Amino acid sequence: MGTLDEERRHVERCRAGLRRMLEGARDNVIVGETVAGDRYSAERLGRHLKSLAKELSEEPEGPPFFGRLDFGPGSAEHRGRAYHIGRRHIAGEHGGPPVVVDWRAPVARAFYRASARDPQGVAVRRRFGWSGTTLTSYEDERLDQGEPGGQGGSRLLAAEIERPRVGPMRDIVATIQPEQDDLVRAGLDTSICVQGAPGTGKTAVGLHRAAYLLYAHRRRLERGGVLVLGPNRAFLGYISAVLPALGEVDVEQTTLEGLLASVPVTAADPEEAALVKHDVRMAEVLRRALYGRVRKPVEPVAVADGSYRWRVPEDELRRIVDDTRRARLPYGVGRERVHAQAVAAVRRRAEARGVTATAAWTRRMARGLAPALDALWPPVKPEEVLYEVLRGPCGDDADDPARGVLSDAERAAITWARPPRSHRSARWTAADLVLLDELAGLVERPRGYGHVIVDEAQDLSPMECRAVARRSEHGSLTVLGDLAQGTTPWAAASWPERMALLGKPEGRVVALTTGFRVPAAVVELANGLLDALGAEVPPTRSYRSDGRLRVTRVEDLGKGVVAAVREASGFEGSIGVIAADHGTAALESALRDEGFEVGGPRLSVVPASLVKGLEYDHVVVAEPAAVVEAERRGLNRLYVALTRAVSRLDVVHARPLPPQLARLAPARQGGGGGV
Ligand SMILES: Nc1ncnc2c1ncn2[C@@H]1O[C@H](COP(=O)(O)OP(=O)(O)OP(=O)(O)O)[C@@H](O)[C@H]1O
Repeated sequence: MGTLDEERRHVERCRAGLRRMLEGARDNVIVGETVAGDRYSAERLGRHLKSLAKELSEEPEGPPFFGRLDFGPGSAEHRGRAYHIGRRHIAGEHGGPPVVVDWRAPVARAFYRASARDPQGVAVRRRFGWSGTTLTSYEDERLDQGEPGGQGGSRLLAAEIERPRVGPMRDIVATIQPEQDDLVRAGLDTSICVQGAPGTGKTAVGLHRAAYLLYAHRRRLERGGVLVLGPNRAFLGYISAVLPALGEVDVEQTTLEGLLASVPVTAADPEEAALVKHDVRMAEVLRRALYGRVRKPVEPVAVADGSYRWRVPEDELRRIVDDTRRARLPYGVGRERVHAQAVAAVRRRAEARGVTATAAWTRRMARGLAPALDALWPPVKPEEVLYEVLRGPCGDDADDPARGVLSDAERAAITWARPPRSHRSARWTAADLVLLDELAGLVERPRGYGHVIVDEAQDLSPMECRAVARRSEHGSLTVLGDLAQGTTPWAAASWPERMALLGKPEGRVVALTTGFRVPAAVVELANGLLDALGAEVPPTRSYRSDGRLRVTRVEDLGKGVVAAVREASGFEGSIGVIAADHGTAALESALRDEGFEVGGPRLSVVPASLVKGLEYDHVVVAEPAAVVEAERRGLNRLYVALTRAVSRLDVVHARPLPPQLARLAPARQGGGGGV
């Protein structure tokens, strides 16, 4: 067992190891550029080595490790060995054992899982405290002596969780909890759904799972890749630093709208139209609209070949088309198959008459048959098909693909009042993107991913779930969400139903119930709202006993918010003022008038609709009644807003509180009152 000095010497060994790795990587970049067999592998190898060299040179100074495991006689494999655990592997000298083991390596697992009750062969678990890059302290748990039982008692752990927040999200590798680790290290073939109250670490778990899977299954994931879907750009900005900090840069991070952006969005739907467009029955409407283009053959097709004229008779053609429809291939593949089979039918006849079917001859026949076959199974663009659906039936209602699927009122809701002249001049909405994607997916299978992580998944509509399912058909899913935080009109009411729509009905649903963000007083308030939200989710318990909640009734909202922000500025950490979307501009100018810098690293004024997934050290929720009134699921939105606080929450209101909140938080006039 080392002393602090010995551990500091180990830090030096790590720095030397990193320097060696960096030099090696740089040499390899030079060698790699000259030795790789072909251009493709040269490029791949070069990219890999360069990114390794860049990574190593950019952050050689961070803490090289955060923990250490000393195995006792109870471990068959590692008896008497000690391992330092860090964000990345650091090689030892002269091919000796590594000086730091990657947190994702199998041996590191015990760091997160071992407890006094189940020490897993570990005699001592050590956690290190750092101040910047200086090692300042360590803390030991003698698991072999039954001390202290689980990870709950650690001072370093508590300090990490309670630290003030500024800037983007950070990784949690040093303090992953056993139930989180279980999810992070679930196998690549396992799809899971994590139901977690605000601040239970869903997003953190999802991102660490991405890093873990890339480490443990790099080969399998190299082709498909990993995709992380978040609710909006602000959220993506907030989480963007986590994966690079873990050494993972090859993960695509985007929003669903970004993923589906085949055309620009230049219009908005009224809610009744959006509701129908996001309904799963639209899949059937679109399928019918697309296959409604396929014609039944009513005459033979023929192709001229010198003095011959080859024919494919009507009944044979009909069989080809019917069999292809039954095969349920993507529309585009079906089209190719009809062409290929018609050409094969012609070739059989020609060969029977002694013609030698060369490749050039076959191509000529295919070209000759194409116009007639295109009339039977036409080429399509998704925009053309959707244009026809939204324009509504022309003439005969019997041809309407929505007939018998949508009610008359639903049909009317999605039909354009003034149809554009063609699909080229159509102005598409966000919901139309989802429909265009469904059509594109019917025509041709989209690119799939090896693993897809969907955050805030409770807000996905059934049609959006299908878009995600198409991209993870041959891969697995991590679905993260909270039914109580659903704010879209189509928000999920149950996870098994959503997992089925996402194509993984077998996916395990796991609940996380320990909150690492929100202080106990705020958790209590949030738990009190759950009944009114009607979401069937377990209440949370907070890991944190610190923190403050204050509800203040004021005469003038702007002045009240300014006063709260002024007081918050006296503390360390970020400040977020959250208000109904239409109320943010006035608060921003009230704060600017008082000399506050809004939008800098310290203070943000955020519309309630964009605050999902984010957190601030000090949160001021301004006028809850306005947040609730602004939308149909306004109370859920308020629940999201109230649960963004890491240390202190101020609720400031000039109007009466919404009754569901008033019941829980009796306000005091003027100077404010604690709850
Ligand atoms: N094991 C942990 N150790 C330290 N901090 C943690 C741990 N788990 C979560 N956190 C921290 O708690 C905060 C909340 O985590 P995260 O944003 O992942 O929660 P969430 O469940 O996605 O919340 P929400 O539903 O509100 O989006 C973050 O600051 C995260 O770093």
